[in-house]
Amino acid sequence: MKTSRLSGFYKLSIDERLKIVRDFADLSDEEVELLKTSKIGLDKADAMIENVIGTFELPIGIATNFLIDGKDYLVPMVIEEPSVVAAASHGAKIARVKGGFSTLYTGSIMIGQIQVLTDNPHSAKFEVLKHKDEIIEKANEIESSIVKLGGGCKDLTVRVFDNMIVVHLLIDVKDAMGANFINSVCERIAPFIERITGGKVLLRILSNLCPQRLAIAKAVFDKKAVGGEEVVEGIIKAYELAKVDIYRCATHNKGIMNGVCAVLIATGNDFRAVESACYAYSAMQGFKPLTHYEINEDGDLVGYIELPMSVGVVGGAKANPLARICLKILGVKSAEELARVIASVGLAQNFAALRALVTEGIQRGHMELHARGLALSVGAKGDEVEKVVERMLKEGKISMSKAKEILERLRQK
Ligand SMILES: CC(C)(COP(=O)([O-])OP(=O)([O-])OC[C@H]1O[C@@H](n2cnc3c(N)ncnc32)[C@H](O)[C@@H]1OP(=O)([O-])[O-])[C@@H](O)C(=O)NCCC(=O)NCCSC(=O)C[C@@](C)(O)CC(=O)[O-]
Ligand SMILES: NC(=O)C1=CN([C@@H]2O[C@H](COP(=O)(O)OP(=O)(O)OC[C@H]3O[C@@H](n4cnc5c(N)ncnc54)[C@H](OP(=O)(O)O)[C@@H]3O)[C@@H](O)[C@H]2O)C=CC1
Repeated sequence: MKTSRLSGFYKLSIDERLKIVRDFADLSDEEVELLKTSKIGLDKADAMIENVIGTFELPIGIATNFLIDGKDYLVPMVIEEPSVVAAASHGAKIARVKGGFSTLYTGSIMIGQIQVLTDNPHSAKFEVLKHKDEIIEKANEIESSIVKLGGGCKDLTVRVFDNMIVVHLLIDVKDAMGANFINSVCERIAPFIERITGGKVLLRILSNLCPQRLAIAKAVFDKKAVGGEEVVEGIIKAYELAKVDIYRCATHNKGIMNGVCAVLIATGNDFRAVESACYAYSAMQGFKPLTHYEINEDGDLVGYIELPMSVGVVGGAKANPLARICLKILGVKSAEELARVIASVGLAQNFAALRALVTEGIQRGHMELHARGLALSVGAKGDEVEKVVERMLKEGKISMSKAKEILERLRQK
């Protein structure tokens, strides 16, 4: 039975970790080699973006312990920030005590916006609504596997402004993120909309805000495993501050995005798109936290997260072979499953950060893991790195100047 509950995974060597991941995800020798070298190749890079001169590496870490809807996941995370992978694994470990994460998904509906400039917006709205079935039918004449799979334009709404209307096409994009498909549909249908409204179409583009494409996750964090009643109450108080204070809310939500963005990057997804959607979704409710906490009748902490999640498991960006390997490690079969996993990671991440904040503070766990990066950044090489880290921890000061001072002392010997 494959399990993601891997106690002490972080104490293993890279080769030992790779062996576990390889067995978990049935990786081939070539895939393991690619993970080790991270060489996606200049030819592939050159096909992905413009004016390529090289590739840029970031570490891939594996978050352990994730049990989501009864299935075990090892979660690849690509990120430059220390302690994020550790914190996600920690949050997932505590969630596991009461059965892990349970999730919901509201469907893969995105919005395509068509802006129509007109002096008679109410008449334009009337004409669009009158021709609704015809617009939807024409939109779905586009040649695409999305329509063949049962996706495509499902409905439309019209919003009226002073001297324009905006038509919203509600489009099911199935397993794609959807931007290219939606933009093609909007451009295709625009001339017909101009004809029936007598207006002038300007923008034809998706909206990154997708409140009909939500991934929702819930976890019960056992009171004892969290650290007792006082810690549970502390987390509730921390959450309450995020609800009433935009300065705290921004940081609270940033902590969630630590986990969300790391999985988006690992799986070749457009992280700017999801980030933009999440912040807009928070703003829609008056800039509120994206997670919510309550205490249940047993005194356990119950956490919820609700995120707009425009992710895909097909499409252009998956040309990156490392993204394909990460998707294989994750073992997700659809955009829906990926969205459910990402929401769970966001909740684990936020819970672990809040737990650290209301107990010992963020610096102990974070700075210990940050120490290695500091040693490297001041030029420590080989076994100097561990020596600098050890001394910093011993001397109780973890900073760049301390790392530099210790390195200089080491080299003078
Ligand atoms: C860092 C920990 C997990 C240590 O926490 P700890 O209590 O020392 O951990 P532990 O020794 O009890 O281990 C518990 C589990 O954590 C994991 N774990 C433990 N250590 C490691 C490690 N070295 N590498 C990988 N995984 C690790 C591992 O899964 C382990 O289980 P085990 O394997 O032992 O059964 C904890 O202090 C923590 O969760 N801190 C939060 C860190 C965090 O949130 N960092 C994000 C950066 S700060 C930020 O950007 C956002 C923020 C904080 O501002 C957001 C906000 O304000 O809301
Ligand atoms: N504002 C924004 O966020 C914008 C983002 N982008 C970029 O657009 C890209 C995402 O667009 P997207 O349309 O998803 O990408 P792609 O066009 O790369 O991929 C989607 C295509 O995959 C094919 N496909 C095969 N199987 C499936 C399936 N099961 N479900 C769905 N599609 C399937 C379909 O093409 P076919 O029918 O031909 O088989 C579909 O149109 C990202 O790279 C993003 O960065 C671009 C513009 C704006």
